[in-house]
Amino acid sequence: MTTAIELRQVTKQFKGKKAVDGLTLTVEQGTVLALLGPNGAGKTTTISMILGLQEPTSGTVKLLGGHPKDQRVRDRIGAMLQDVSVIDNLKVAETIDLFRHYYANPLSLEQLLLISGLEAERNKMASALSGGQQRRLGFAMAAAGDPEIIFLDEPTVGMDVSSRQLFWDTIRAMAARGKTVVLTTHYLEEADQLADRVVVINNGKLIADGTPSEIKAATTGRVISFTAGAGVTHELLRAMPGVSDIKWSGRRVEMFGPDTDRLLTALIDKRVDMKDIEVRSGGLEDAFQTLIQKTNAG
Ligand SMILES: Nc1ncnc2c1ncn2[C@@H]1O[C@H](COP(=O)(O)OP(=O)(O)OP(=O)(O)O)[C@@H](O)[C@H]1O
Repeated sequence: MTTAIELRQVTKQFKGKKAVDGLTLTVEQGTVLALLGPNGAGKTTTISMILGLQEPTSGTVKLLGGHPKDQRVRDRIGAMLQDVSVIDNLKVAETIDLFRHYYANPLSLEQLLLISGLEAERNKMASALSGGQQRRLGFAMAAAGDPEIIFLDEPTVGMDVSSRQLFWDTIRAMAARGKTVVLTTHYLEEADQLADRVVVINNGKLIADGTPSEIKAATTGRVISFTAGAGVTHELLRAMPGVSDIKWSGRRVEMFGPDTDRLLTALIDKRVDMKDIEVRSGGLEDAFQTLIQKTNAG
C-alpha cells in the first residue's frame, strides 16, 4: 500500500491555544477517512496543514510522499474547504471549465456537472446559486483535476437529502477507483455510511481511530431499550452488572453495556418491570458522545 498522508507529531499553536496537539497519523491510499470531532476540535486546522495552507508549529506533514506545497503534489490533490467562494460574472459551467484548465488530465465538464448534480444549473451565474448548490460547485472544482486525494471539509452542509445521496454515491465511486477521500463532518451518519476509517479528535488530540464498527463496538457495545414500569428506578438499573450508561426519555430507558446478553438476563432475573424490549447496536452518534464525554472528564 502507498502512503497518501503522513503526519508526525504535528502541533499547531495559536496565541494561547493549541489547536492541534501532537497528532500522528498515517493514511493509506484508497482510504475514505472521516475526521470527526466537536466544534473547535482542530479538524480544519489539521486539513489546512496537510494542504500546506498553514505551517505546523512543530512536527512534519507529508502528502503523497512529498511536501504539501510542491507543485507536483498539488497537481494530484483536490480540496473543498468550508467557505466556497465563487468567481463573480462566471456561469457554473465556465467556473468548472476554468478549474479544469489548471490540470493536465481533468475530468470532462459533463462528468463534473453530472457528479456534482449541477447539470440543470450549468448556465446559471455561480453567484446566484443557493448555499447547497455552491457547495456542490465547490465539490466539482475540487474534483476537476481527477485528484488522487480529495479533501472535503464539511461537504454536505446545506445540501438537501437527494443532493447528499448523490454526493455519497460519488464518493463511493471515487473510492472504488482507488482515490483517497478525507472528509470532516458533523453528520455521524455520513461517516458511518462512507468511511472505512474514522479518526476522532478532541482538543487537538487523536482520541479514537478505527472502522466505524470498531469505534462503535469499543465505546458503546450494544443497547437494550424498554419501557420501564412505574416502580423501576435509576438506582435499581445502575446496580445491574456491566452497565456503562443509562439514558431516560420519559419512561423509555436505554441501557448501554459491552455484554447485553448478560445484562438482559440479569434484568429478567431481578424481575425488572419492562415492556417493548429492544436490543440494538449502539450508533456512531452514541459512540461519539461517549468518547467526547470520557476525554473531557479525564
Ligand atoms: N487563526 C487562528 N487564530 C487563533 N485561533 C485559531 C485560529 N484558527 C483556529 N483557531 C482555534 O483553534 C481551534 C481549532 O479550530 P478548528 O477550526 O481547527 O476546529 P474544527 O474542529 O475545524 O471546528 P469546527 O467543527 O467548528 O469547524 C479552535 O479553538 C479555534 O478557535
